[in-house]
Amino acid sequence: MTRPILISPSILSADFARLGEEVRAIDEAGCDWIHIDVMDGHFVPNITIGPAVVKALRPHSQKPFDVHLMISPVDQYLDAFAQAGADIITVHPEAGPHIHRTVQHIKSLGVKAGVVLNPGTPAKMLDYLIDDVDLILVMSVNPGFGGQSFIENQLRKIEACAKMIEKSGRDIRLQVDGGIDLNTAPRAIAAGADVLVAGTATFRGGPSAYADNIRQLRGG
Ligand SMILES: O=C(CO)[C@H](O)[C@H](O)COP(=O)(O)O
Ligand SMILES: [Fe+2]
Repeated sequence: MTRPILISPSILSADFARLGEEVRAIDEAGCDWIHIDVMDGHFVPNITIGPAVVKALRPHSQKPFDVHLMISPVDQYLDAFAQAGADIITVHPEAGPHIHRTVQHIKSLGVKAGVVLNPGTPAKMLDYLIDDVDLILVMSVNPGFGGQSFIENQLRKIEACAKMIEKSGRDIRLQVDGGIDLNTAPRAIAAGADVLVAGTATFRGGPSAYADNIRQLRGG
């Protein structure tokens, strides 16, 4: 199935002192979703933002908020992120004891559910989750920081996930996150990714460059 390529800029690379304006700027620049990286200094070695900030950003865009949770334990925060305005909540299987239950919990909140595969986590992890997820995220860097280099062997995992999605016959988005730029984006797309997360490559050059950056990442 050929789908339009969606761009989900990671606001991790935005100017945190002007986050509302930055969200409006990428919205006006033509992004499709807004990727919000939530880090706790425990599951990953960095600390970013919580539900209060997601809620404060919500009036700045009507585009889907794609919330990537890198926190552990994760289950106790799902309701707060849904109430704050998340449209998609994506979780790591390593962030709680029962990933199947976590996915069901997200869906019960009326939010789309995503599962993330770290670079060392095999696609096989999805065998018994694929019937329930709306999104699969392949991490092409180890989670925790923006600006890292794309890990090449994750292309193979994107291909494997694309095959699993096709076989499932379900409407599941395949997202890639980490080190996406004008060199890696076309290769991730060729492997089967249809949602590109890009922090550094979206925000480089400042607001006047965002529209061109997004258009070029999309391949146009
Ligand atoms: O989840 C993430 C890191 O854990 C970020 O979304 C990701 O790293 C995006 O940043 P960049 O495009 O600069 O690599
Ligand atoms: Fe992310």
